[in-house]
Amino acid sequence: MLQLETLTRRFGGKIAVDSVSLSVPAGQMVGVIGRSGAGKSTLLRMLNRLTDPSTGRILHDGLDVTALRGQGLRDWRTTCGMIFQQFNLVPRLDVLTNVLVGRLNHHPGLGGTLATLFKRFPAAERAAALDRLDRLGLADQALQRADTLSGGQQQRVAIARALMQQPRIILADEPIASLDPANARTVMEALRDVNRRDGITVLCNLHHLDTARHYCDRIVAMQSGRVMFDGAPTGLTAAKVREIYGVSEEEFDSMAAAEPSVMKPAPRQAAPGARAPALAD
Ligand SMILES: Nc1ncnc2c1ncn2[C@@H]1O[C@H](COP(=O)(O)OP(=O)(O)OP(=O)(O)O)[C@@H](O)[C@H]1O
Repeated sequence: MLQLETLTRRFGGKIAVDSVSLSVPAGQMVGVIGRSGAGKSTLLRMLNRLTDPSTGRILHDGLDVTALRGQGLRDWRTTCGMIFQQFNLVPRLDVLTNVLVGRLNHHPGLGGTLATLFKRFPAAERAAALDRLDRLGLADQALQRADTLSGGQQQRVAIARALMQQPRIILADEPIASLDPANARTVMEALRDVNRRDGITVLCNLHHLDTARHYCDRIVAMQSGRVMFDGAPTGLTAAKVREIYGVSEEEFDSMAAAEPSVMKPAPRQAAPGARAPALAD
């Protein structure tokens, strides 16, 4: 069980996340939605301590994650895999070595350059990495440079890398925001598969309600740092959507199509040519 207790993050005078309390049972797939600037990324980043909370606590099976330092914090980041919008692979390295990077935390003393990294991992781990790639439909691409893959393939490599950490939680921060609809679908299906088959808890920031409804057990909607809705997708009525977004779902989708900054104004996360796909159920 992952518990957030009155979690708050301020940036100067701005409250990005405002007193959020949530309990997430192990194995749940949670979609976090809300307009741009609602606090979704800050919330996820606090969970693996990329951003420290200003106040409040994070507990995982009784462990006070907020108090962790040093090795304890490194172990927590291994438990808690992160998937980013821009994949964060090493472009010039082959796919298999990128996946093995997920094991680095298990080998703190592993030396050498990135180019020689592959040979330094035990054969069993290389086999395990290939196995993860096979499962994600990427075994044939194992020896290709990562930057020769499509965005959806790269994101699946990032998922394979996260799986090598043997995480109990995966935090996916807008994993499909840079992908076309077909690639977005394969990535969401991969995330749902690791959730269902491996029992890994998944928290996923998403812009499209349809995607959250289709893939997630639970939706948490944020507005101005606060949780406005928390429940099953069926509870997200048209009235609730209007309350969260200030407009109807159709109006929000057409505004986003005409003016993507409705969804992504923050330059630190904007990707050139990025588009947020609408996934049909
Ligand atoms: N490092 C930072 N420094 C200052 N302000 C920040 C920082 N990170 C986030 N913020 C602010 O906190 C608020 C919440 O940002 P956050 O990125 O968490 O929202 P979001 O819902 O993920 O938005 P988006 O969908 O655009 O990614 C915004 O007003 C943002 O400008």
